[in-house]
Amino acid sequence: MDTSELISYFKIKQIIGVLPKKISGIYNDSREVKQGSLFICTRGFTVDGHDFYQEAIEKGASVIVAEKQLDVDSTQATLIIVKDTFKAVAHLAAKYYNYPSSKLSVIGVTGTNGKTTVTNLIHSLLGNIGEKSALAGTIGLEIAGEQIITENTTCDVLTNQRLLDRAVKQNIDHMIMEVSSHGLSQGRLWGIDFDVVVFTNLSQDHLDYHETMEQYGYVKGLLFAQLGQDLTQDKYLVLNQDDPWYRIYSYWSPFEVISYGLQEGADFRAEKITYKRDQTQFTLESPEGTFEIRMSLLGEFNVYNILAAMAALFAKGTPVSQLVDALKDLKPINGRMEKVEIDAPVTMYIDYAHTPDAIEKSINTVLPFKDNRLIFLVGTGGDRDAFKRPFMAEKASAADYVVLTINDPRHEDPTVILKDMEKGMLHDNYTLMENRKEAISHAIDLSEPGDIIIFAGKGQEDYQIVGSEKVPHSDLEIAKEHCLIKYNA
Ligand SMILES: CC(=O)N[C@H]1[C@@H](OP(=O)(O)OP(=O)(O)OC[C@H]2O[C@@H](n3ccc(=O)[nH]c3=O)[C@H](O)[C@@H]2O)O[C@H](CO)[C@@H](O)[C@@H]1O[C@H](C)C(=O)N[C@@H](C)C(=O)N[C@H](CCC(=O)O)C(=O)O
Ligand SMILES: Nc1ncnc2c1ncn2[C@@H]1O[C@H](COP(=O)(O)OP(=O)(O)OP(=O)(O)O)[C@@H](O)[C@H]1O
Repeated sequence: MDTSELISYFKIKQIIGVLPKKISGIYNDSREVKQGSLFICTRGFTVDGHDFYQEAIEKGASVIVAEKQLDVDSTQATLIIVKDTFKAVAHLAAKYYNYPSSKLSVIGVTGTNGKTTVTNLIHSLLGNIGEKSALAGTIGLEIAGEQIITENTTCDVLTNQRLLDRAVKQNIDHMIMEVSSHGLSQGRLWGIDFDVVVFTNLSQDHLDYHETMEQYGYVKGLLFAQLGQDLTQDKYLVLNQDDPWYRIYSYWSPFEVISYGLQEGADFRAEKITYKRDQTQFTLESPEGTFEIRMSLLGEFNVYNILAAMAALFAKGTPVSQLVDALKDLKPINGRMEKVEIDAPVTMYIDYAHTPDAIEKSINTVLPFKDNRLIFLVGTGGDRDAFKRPFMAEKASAADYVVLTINDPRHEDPTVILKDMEKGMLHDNYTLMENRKEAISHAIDLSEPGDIIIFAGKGQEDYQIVGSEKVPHSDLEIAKEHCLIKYNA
């Protein structure tokens, strides 16, 4: 595409220098810039891309897009000044990659808890019915079998367009995206033409960033508004009918709502649920009739997640009977109520619960089959969202014994994190332990045959963030190793 056509959208612009006819790529990160490319300076929250234009020129950028006059030698690079680079990057990226999201189906999943699980379930179900999908979320990216680690749950606006383009070029049918509230509030999803958007639930989280639950809820709603108003298109909202935000979100978009939940009236509804140690059964009432479901995922929250995934694919046109068949080979999602497979007299689970609601759901999962005690280990992270710490501990108090520890200390004093959590404890049935490895061993040492132990907060992650460093750490490996010592299992 001609560079002049690429920038034709911007009404308010000044061009200093001669515009090259072509560019080799678009970048907003100076560290990635290639010879003959366009570098756009975007303002961040803590960093301003305008500080990196020299580095971009040194690496060969031939066009710099900025919001202000910069000291650019016009024989080296052409400077384009636009009104708002934050918005400009969305337009440039979508146009440069030729609007890839309109060439495949895009399913976006948002909500406080369950995004990773639902996106992975959709991805697995699609695989089981022979359709190709790519996945973007907390666990990273998966495109055509290739795994790529990413820093954020929801990538930045330019990376998203690049990924969509890559998926289109690989003939992938669907892109399944986790949509975080940070991503929505920072415009990382701009320019994406979603076909189906899914809402899991909303509960307390990220109030260091959004300040109030109302603001958090409204930011989540941006995803539903992003479906647009073009009624010639088939688009759907898949909403959890049992969540208080259901009614509000259903009016954020003119498109049809497909609801799911456990209450009367939901289009996808689970009833007669039986919870076991390693499987869950329920009766599914769906728009295409009643089906008996048996799945290896545990807990009521996963019943919601499976309903959400099925409703999303039903919205895309897959018959429910085909989805029910596809469920048979479904594997549990790593680190989400994942049973530790070890031959010991205790039952252990690793769970990524790191919000008050998720902790409550995690504990509730095992209550139906708990014969002895539940020991619950839980941590919170440093440097962020201190508000939720006492509420997490309060929910954890429902266990018979609690070990409070740290997920990722980052730069914060661990004793402060533990003290914040301790404020929420309702009973004196707990120990505070800074070192997560020792805390896991301690929880196992406290156990007796017949007990259940849940290690919550880190899920499948294989590191802890200490300061700015990622230090190797795996709850699963530590639990297995220590169980061997305690039970010779
Ligand atoms: C507070 C926050 O959300 N910060 C996000 C924000 O960073 P930022 O504004 O500080 O600055 P920046 O984007 O790094 O830098 C600004 C510009 O300078 C450029 N730059 C920067 C450095 C350099 O050497 N050269 C250069 O050109 C950058 O490429 C960028 O264009 O924009 C970045 C790009 O999108 C994000 O990676 C970054 O997320 C940080 C790492 C983060 O931790 N965010 C968390 C809070 C977050 O977003 N979490 C949600 C999931 C939450 C959940 O559900 O659990 C997520 O989606 O990951
Ligand atoms: N539908 C749900 N309702 C409530 N809690 C849930 C639900 N699904 C999962 N959880 C809990 O939340 C934890 C994290 O699940 P998951 O990773 O799927 O959520 P997420 O929204 O992707 O989280 P994050 O954005 O922080 O990565 C699980 O381990 C479980 O404890």
